[in-house]
Amino acid sequence: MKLYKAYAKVNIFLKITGTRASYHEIISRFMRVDSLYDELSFAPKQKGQEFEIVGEFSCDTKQNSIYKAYIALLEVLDEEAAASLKNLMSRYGVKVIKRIPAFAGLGGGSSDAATFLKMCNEVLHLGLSLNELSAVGIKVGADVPFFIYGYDSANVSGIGEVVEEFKEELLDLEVFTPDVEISTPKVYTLYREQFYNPIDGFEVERLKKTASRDILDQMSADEANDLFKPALQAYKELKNYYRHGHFFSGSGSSFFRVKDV
Ligand SMILES: C[C@](O)(CO)[C@H](O)COP(=O)(O)OP(=O)(O)OC[C@H]1O[C@@H](n2ccc(N)nc2=O)[C@H](O)[C@@H]1O
Ligand SMILES: Nc1ncnc2c1ncn2[C@@H]1O[C@H](COP(=O)(O)OP(=O)(O)OP(=O)(O)O)[C@@H](O)[C@H]1O
Repeated sequence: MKLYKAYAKVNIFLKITGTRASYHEIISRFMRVDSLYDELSFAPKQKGQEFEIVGEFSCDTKQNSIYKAYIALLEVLDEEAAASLKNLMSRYGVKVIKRIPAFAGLGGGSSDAATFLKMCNEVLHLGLSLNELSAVGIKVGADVPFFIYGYDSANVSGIGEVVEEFKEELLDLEVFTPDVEISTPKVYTLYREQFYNPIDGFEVERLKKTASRDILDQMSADEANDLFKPALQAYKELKNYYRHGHFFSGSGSSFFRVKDV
């Protein structure tokens, strides 16, 4: 059975530009991490459940982003396509070799969901465009659209649904994930309550044009990521893991830097 790679991402920078109901509007440079990915495949099932995920997960199937992607996909398909998807998932489970740590700011769950949507689109010849898959994906998680498009590097805005390719070399990144389980909503909520300071349109345009390597040369970890300070405040132990010259991904807990050559 064909293996599909679901890559991790880091946020080279992540700046808040405003709010949208309980969400935050962002401008962020997402970069794919070439060396870190889960592997997904369809595997024939013995019998049984309607939907089966085989892999090491700390959550129930119904909470899994892959299952949520399945439900979101069923909602947009016509009757015939929905029947063929249900038929596929009655015969095959989704096997996942999980390597991307969870609660880590690396988008692992979102990447699995995006990869699953693309697998279904391919195997069942659903004919959905990347824009259509992305519209399904955003219902599952804010990071899913980036993984649908599959760019090495992109400027991501809105709450995550606007993905514009940024042409640059993929950096060779070293990622370190401390043993701290971070809740993304908790960090965003603390940001809104105590650190809210959206950047203006000029700064957005400047950041969008700047190469990732230059961002990392010019900015400190807390300048590059608006969620770093609230994460440090909410999870005091995080500062024990921070090393000068490292950057913070998403809402954490992962740090990264460009590998020495
Ligand atoms: C931190 C990032 O990973 C950076 O890439 C994303 O902004 C968050 O992506 P995610 O974990 O896929 O987010 P979701 O699962 O959609 O949302 C989890 C929670 O994070 C908060 N959230 C998320 C995205 C966003 N732009 N603003 C938010 O305030 C909301 O409280 C939301 O209920
Ligand atoms: N496919 C999945 N892979 C990993 N965790 C998942 C998945 N689906 C749901 N979860 C649950 O989601 C939570 C963490 O999700 P995820 O692995 O996406 O981490 P994250 O670091 O929060 O991602 P992000 O970069 O979006 O902040 C955990 O509660 C985990 O049990």
